[in-house]
Parts: sequence; C-alpha cells; structure tokens
Amino acid sequence: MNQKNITWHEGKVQKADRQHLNGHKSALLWFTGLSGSGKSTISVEVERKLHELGHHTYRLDGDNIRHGLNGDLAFSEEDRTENIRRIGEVSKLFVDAGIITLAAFISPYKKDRAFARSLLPDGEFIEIYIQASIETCASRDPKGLYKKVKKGELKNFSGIDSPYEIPQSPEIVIDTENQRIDESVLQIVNYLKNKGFI
Ligand SMILES: Nc1ncnc2c1ncn2[C@@H]1O[C@H](COP(=O)(O)OS(=O)(=O)O)[C@@H](OP(=O)(O)O)[C@H]1O
Ligand SMILES: Nc1ncnc2c1ncn2[C@@H]1O[C@H](COP(=O)(O)OP(=O)(O)O)[C@@H](O)[C@H]1O
Repeated sequence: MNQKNITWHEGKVQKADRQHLNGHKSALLWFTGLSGSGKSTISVEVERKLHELGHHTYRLDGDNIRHGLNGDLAFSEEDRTENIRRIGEVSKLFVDAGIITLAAFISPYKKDRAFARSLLPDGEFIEIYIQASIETCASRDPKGLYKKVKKGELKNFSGIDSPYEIPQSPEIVIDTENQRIDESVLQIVNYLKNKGFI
C-alpha cells in the first residue's frame, strides 16, 4: 500500500451537516451471528421500521455483497477478513453520508469486528449479536446449507468446521430462540431512541 503521495481533501459539507439535514444521527448497526441465526430476517425488519419512521437507511448483507463488490472472495480466514475489512470501510462511508447503516455478516472473527469498530467514533458502531445455537440454526436451515455440510458437499462452514467467535461485550444481544421478530425489532429501535440517534 502506498499512501505517500496522497493528500486528504476536505469538503465543505460535513457529516454533522448531513445528519442535521436528515434530522437524525447516523450509526452502524453490525449484526453478527451464525448462518441461520436471523441476521438477514431481523435487519430487514429493522430497516423497514426505521424507514417507516422516516429515517434514512441502507442495508449491506453478506449474500448480496458477495454477488458484487466482494464476488472475488471465498470463505478462507484471509478472505473473510478481507470481506469484513471492505464492508467496514464501505459502512464508514455510509455513516459519513448520514445514513443509518445495517451490516449483516457472520463476521466470525473478533479481530475483524474490532477493526470495523475502530473505523467509527465511539458509540457509532453498535454490535448486535444474533444468538441461536448451531442446532437451532441447522434445524432452520433456510438455504439448505447445513444439509450440504452434512452430506460433505460444503466445507469451512462457520460454527461447524470453521470458527465462530462469540462477541464478549456486544451493545445488544438478541436471543432468537426466545424472542419474536417484532420484539427484537423493538429492542433495536428502542436502543437507537434511548441513545439519541433517532
Ligand atoms: N463456508 C461457509 N460458511 C458460512 N457461510 C457460507 C459458507 N458458504 C456459503 N455461505 C453463505 O455465505 C453467507 C455468509 O457470508 P458472509 O459474508 O456473511 O460471511 S463472513 O462474514 O465473511 O464469514 C451465508 O449467509 P447467512 O446464512 O446469511 O449467514 C451463507 O449463505
Ligand atoms: N425469532 C426469530 N428471529 C429471527 N429469525 C427467526 C426466528 N424464528 C425463526 N426464524 C427463522 O430463522 C431463519 C433465519 O434465517 P436468516 O435470517 O437468513 O439468517 P442469517 O441471515 O443469520 O443466515 C429464517 O427462516 C427466519 O424466519
């Protein structure tokens, strides 16, 4: 990487100006959890609720981003790290644009989530652990991936033969085995209200 001859060029409209125009603050809601835990389901519903409330949002989702921007990456540790590095950087731009950003990625490694957190000012990275046991995820199996793992057709699967490091101090924990989807949405929206983001 060579940043020697590159100079930062300041604009005349700042993040705070964009937030002021929007009428709310921006933040990054980072959903992490096993495949099938409910990251997509819950982030989609949170975005819909925030949109209904009149807030500016954008959602980045593992399956979708891997079709485009990160289509060159697979599931080795290095590729997952690069995946999360790029998403962290992209999310930072969205938050700078004044948008409430929702990122739903397995993001299995603590160090990668810590990197994404480090890109934003204190408080603006909100880690949401979407919790469900591997047995529950495998029984939901919304995409038939656990079945493929069982048949030996899919390797390096998070929580099976590839690690998932549980978050130690996430801002929010969602227990999808005991909470309904609407309760989880309310919990997250209330967090944003209580912290003064919306
Ligand atoms: N080996 C392996 N392990 C885990 N997941 C796999 C794998 N192969 C494909 N998939 C599908 O890819 C989705 C996860 O992509 P992510 O970008 O979120 O993964 S990561 O954060 O880089 O670990 C994941 O989506 P979710 O089920 O929504 O989590 C799967 O649909
Ligand atoms: N309480 C719950 N919260 C979230 N999802 C749930 C819940 N109960 C069952 N599900 C189901 O679990 C599956 C989760 O899949 P998905 O959202 O794609 O997970 P992920 O994005 O983490 O892979 C969906 O089929 C969803 O309907």
